[in-house]
Amino acid sequence: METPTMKPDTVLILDFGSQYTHLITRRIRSLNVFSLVLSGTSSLTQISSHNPRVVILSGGPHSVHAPDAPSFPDGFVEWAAGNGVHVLGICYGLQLIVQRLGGVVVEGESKEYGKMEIEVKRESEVFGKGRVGEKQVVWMSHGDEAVKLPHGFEVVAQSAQGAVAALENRERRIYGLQYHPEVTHSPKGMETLKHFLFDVCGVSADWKMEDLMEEEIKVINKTVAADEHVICALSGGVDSTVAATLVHKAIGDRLHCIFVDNGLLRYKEQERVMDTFERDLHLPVTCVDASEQFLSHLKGVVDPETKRKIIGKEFINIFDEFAKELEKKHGKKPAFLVQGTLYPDVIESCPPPGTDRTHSHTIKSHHNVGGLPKDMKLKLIEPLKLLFKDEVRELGRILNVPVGFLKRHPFPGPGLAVRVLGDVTQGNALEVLRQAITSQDGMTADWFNFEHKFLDDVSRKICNSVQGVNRVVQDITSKPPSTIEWE
Ligand SMILES: Nc1ncnc2c1ncn2[C@@H]1O[C@H](COP(=O)(O)OP(=O)(O)OP(=O)(O)O)[C@@H](O)[C@H]1O
Repeated sequence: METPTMKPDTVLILDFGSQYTHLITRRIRSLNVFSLVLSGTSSLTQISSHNPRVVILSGGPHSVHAPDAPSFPDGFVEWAAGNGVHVLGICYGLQLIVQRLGGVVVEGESKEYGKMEIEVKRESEVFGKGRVGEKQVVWMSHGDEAVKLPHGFEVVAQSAQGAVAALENRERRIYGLQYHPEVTHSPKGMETLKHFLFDVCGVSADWKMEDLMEEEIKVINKTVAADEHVICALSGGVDSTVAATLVHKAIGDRLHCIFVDNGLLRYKEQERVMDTFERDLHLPVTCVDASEQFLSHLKGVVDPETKRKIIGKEFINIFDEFAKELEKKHGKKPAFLVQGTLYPDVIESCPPPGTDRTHSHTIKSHHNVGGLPKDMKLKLIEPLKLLFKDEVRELGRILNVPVGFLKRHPFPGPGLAVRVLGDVTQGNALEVLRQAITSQDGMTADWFNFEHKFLDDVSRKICNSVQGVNRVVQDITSKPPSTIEWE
């Protein structure tokens, strides 16, 4: 008999555009509590559909007085009260609560920005018993300030400048912090968040990766009918590998993976990843050696963007061919495509109100190298779309993906093509590069950790042992693509 899965307690974050919103989510998940981000202007139906125990209203760059200031929907406070949901406003979230419930927020005389000292002024739920008089340093970042609280609310902490730093209305289960408890510059912030979630709201720390995995497997089994087939393009990277392993656990060999050797892979890459796919993970993988095809199209091409486009197009041709072969073999077109979309991609596609990015409501398609042809009409399976990268690694560990593999450094699709300046087919550039950059763990990316002695040794070793290399350069730019590609 199937055991019913209990939904974990959910903490919903309504995002009003703070740069720290995702940090709150991650901090809460690190306490084994499931947490999700929704746009701050989501409808009440969207909010209530998640059945949250707690709703946190995030900070944001706006003033509540701005004409287009984003806010929670009408009826939200009544819905929360009627359903026993606790509400916590952080920074802008606190000001929204004050303004919407009949208090007064004004532009502060002096802005509070950076580290501030606050003092607990009375017995409160949000800080816990016996804390009156306690001082703590917190991180603030606001211009407006609450000067008159709505009926039934109390100031429970004040900043050194006398501004409201925390408030609550126990009866209505509504709380507010004018500072950011989620950042490390508020040293007692996590303690306050923990106390709030567990002691005040009674949330259970019952979110486990194993549960999420079982839940995903059920969803995949429900989505993919017993006679349907699924394809997945494996890059040898963490995301597609973990996604494929999970789908394989759900539907077995109705999953068909393809790994393309485009002639631009690292030293012994093909052997290494195929070994992991087949020997360790038992994934059904077709390895297509298309190196000649790719390299012939790249001959004479020097512009990196053109290289990327050519590579993307070739990938698509090969995936298309693979799907046709599968149709011939199984008498049915594959209906689904597995993609390793992660939560940051999902969030990025639905930016908060008031930012200069627009809502797209669609997830970025960069995960399938240039996008698959529209006429393939594949439906997407994105089993990692609620996870952050470190959580994907944890899921990978549970699925027995070798740890060394999970720690690999990202190596995007265009591969060595954008690590060789100019025409990649000239001379033996690819071979020289393969010999020169191979690193066993592929993890040594923190340039500032390298000591001069180490750099000196590496440079000597490469120049002395790899014929064709006469200069070793380290790029210290910390912004992609410099962190990972040369051009
Ligand atoms: N050599 C390859 N063979 C087959 N598919 C590939 C190959 N390289 C990339 N892909 C596909 O394109 C997707 C995007 O490639 P990219 O290198 O940007 O990966 P990513 O987003 O970092 O994810 P991953 O961790 O899976 O590599 C991969 O997830 C994979 O589905």
